Amino acid sequence: MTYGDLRAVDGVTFTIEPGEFFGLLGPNGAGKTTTLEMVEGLRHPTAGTVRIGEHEPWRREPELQQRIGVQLQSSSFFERLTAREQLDTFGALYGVPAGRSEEMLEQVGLVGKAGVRTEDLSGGQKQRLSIACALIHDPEVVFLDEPSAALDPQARRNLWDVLRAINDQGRTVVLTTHHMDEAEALCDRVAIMDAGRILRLDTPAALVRALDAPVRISLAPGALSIEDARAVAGHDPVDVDASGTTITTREASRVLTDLAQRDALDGLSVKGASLEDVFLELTGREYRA
Ligand SMILES: Nc1ncnc2c1ncn2[C@@H]1O[C@H](COP(=O)(O)OP(=O)(O)OP(=O)(O)O)[C@@H](O)[C@H]1O
Repeated sequence: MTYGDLRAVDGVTFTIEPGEFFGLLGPNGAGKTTTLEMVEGLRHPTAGTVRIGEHEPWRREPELQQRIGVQLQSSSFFERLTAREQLDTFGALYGVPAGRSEEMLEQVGLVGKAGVRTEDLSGGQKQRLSIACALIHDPEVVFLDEPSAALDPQARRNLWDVLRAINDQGRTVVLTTHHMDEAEALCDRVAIMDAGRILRLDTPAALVRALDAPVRISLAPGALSIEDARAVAGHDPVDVDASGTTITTREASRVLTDLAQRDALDGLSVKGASLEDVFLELTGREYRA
């Protein structure tokens, strides 16, 4: 997909299985939204093809529109309507049976806000309402572009439960996110994009394993003398500061056994690499324009 001279999405190929929870990750400007919009049928690719089942989404055939749900940006709600009225209005567009709005309010935890105008909902409540609107016609495939952007930690966890429930109902969920913990917690597979290309596509666990990163074994301050820590660590780096002693190693079982023999497991924590480490390794740490 090109915008003028810019190849925003360049030679991207992937397949999403029915029922899968799939994540598109990448730094700002990687091409996630453009990819999603092509898949949703909102943009016509300048080259290449997109298919959902038998359909080419850019044709916007009514039959496909009934089967896919696209989360709206909260700014695209109808003005001055309550949460329930928004759902009723979207429902009417799709010809869904009455009563469906109540079901959706229940599913996203907004029953208590049914009569509140959307402009008076909090950011998290608006996000959940926009997801409810995307689900009003019971679609098989749901597309969500950064659904947890600007949510506080509680609202984010709350949203995760909603998204898990949607996927558990057998729906395919495709989302973009900047939160690696979110992708790790929710997604069956993720594609990591940068500069319009897919750099890796796999399960979060496989991506983390492939990084082959050392683990960080930390102990409470005073649990081990610095001499003992160096003896245990051997050639591995040891870091001592006010929060305790950390040994960074690829031989976790040897180090842990040695620590146990020295009765030095106070305040032990063992931290492996995460999807965030994979992401930073692949896309670099510098800010992008
Ligand atoms: N309508 C447009 N016209 C011209 N260029 C665009 C347009 N939309 C996006 N771009 C450019 O295409 C590239 C990819 O943008 P896109 O929005 O797909 O990235 P993204 O991965 O979703 O980014 P973010 O994480 O910031 O939302 C960027 O360089 C962007 O500036």
